[in-house]
Amino acid sequence: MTILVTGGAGYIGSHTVRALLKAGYEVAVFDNLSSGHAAALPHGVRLFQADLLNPDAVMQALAETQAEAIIHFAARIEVGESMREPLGYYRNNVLGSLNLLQEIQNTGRRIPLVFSSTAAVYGTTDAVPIPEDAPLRPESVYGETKLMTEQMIRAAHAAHGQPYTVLRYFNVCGASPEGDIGEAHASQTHLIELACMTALGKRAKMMVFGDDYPTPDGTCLRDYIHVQDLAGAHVLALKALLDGRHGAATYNVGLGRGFSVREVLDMVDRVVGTRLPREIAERRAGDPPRLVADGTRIREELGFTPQFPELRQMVETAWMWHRTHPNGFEF
Ligand SMILES: NC(=O)c1ccc[n+]([C@@H]2O[C@H](COP(=O)([O-])OP(=O)(O)OC[C@H]3O[C@@H](n4cnc5c(N)ncnc54)[C@H](O)[C@@H]3O)[C@@H](O)[C@H]2O)c1
Ligand SMILES: O=c1ccn([C@@H]2O[C@H](COP(=O)(O)OP(=O)(O)O[C@H]3O[C@H](CO)[C@@H](O)[C@H](O)[C@H]3O)[C@@H](O)[C@H]2O)c(=O)[nH]1
Repeated sequence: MTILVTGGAGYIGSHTVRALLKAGYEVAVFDNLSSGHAAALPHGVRLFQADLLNPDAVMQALAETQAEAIIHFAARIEVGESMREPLGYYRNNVLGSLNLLQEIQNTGRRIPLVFSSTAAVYGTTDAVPIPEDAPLRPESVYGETKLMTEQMIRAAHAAHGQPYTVLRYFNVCGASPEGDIGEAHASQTHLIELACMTALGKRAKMMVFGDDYPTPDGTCLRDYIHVQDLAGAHVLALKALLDGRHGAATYNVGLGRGFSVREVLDMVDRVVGTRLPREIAERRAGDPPRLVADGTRIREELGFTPQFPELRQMVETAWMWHRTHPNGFEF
């Protein structure tokens, strides 16, 4: 049984490809390598190096693999960039997803779809923790493209019975415990990745974006989830879809507790064994004070149980990856 993974050469996609292989699925990847890395894929995994904006290429990949299900990660993912280049984000993320949905429909087969959404669809919310039915008010173009894609998927479900699971991830971090794949984004914006770069001497210091938030230590709280656990959540969602259970489901994927920026940086200090220089800076535009998932639904319906729930495990695996691959996949 072949699972087609769009964006499978990216950070979360490549960890999920491994989890799928381990669970006994065959995997093919569809990725234009705009931010992914062929080197992140295990040997033997077929790579369609192509763009979702090319419907013929999507059609061909579906025909050649006869995919039984699709996991759709491919997207541009940077909030700040999405505000500067909105049309590029709508084109890539919304049009790319539309092409995928259209080509699925054109096969005449019901191909279940797991879609990567994000906590960014909620925007600033007073809900703590955030349940899936909280109001959806994205504050960035990136978040809007994810919400629009969710809406297209739900409409395809309503009209043609398209089976789907939407997973809304919170803050993804960490790396493969084997130490050979991890986050390698060209423009780094994520807190733990940046802290590791600082520990490697590639950056002078860490900036803490705001210490006057209404949180216990004044810095923002986020719900961090290990990428390996997130990959496992995709396998659970896929199994449920293929078994015909939960064919129209939306889940938060987070652990339900928040760590502050200070707590994360303190943990990085402990793991790398040195105190990283840090400076309090202005708040970063668009950062909500607190984003914590209500993860009850995925726990109860899919039996999701994290294997790497400790912040220390997340930081240790990230540090092992960055320390051994200071230039990511470019050796
Ligand atoms: N990293 C996070 O913290 C986070 C949080 C919430 C949601 N997400 C979502 O998870 C998914 C994966 O994120 P990631 O961190 O692995 O990002 P990534 O950039 O590492 O992976 C995205 C992959 O998609 C590919 N891609 C992009 N546009 C494409 C197109 N038009 N055609 C074919 N391939 C294309 C890229 O080459 C890359 O391999 C994204 O949809 C993202 O929005 C990520
Ligand atoms: O150098 C830095 C980098 C980040 N932060 C702070 O650290 C927290 C986490 O930031 P970051 O790692 O950039 O993640 P988020 O901005 O929370 O966004 C991530 O998590 C969201 C879900 O919660 C997803 O929607 C996004 O796609 C994903 O990038 C935020 O409060 C930032 O202000 C700093 O203080 N200094």
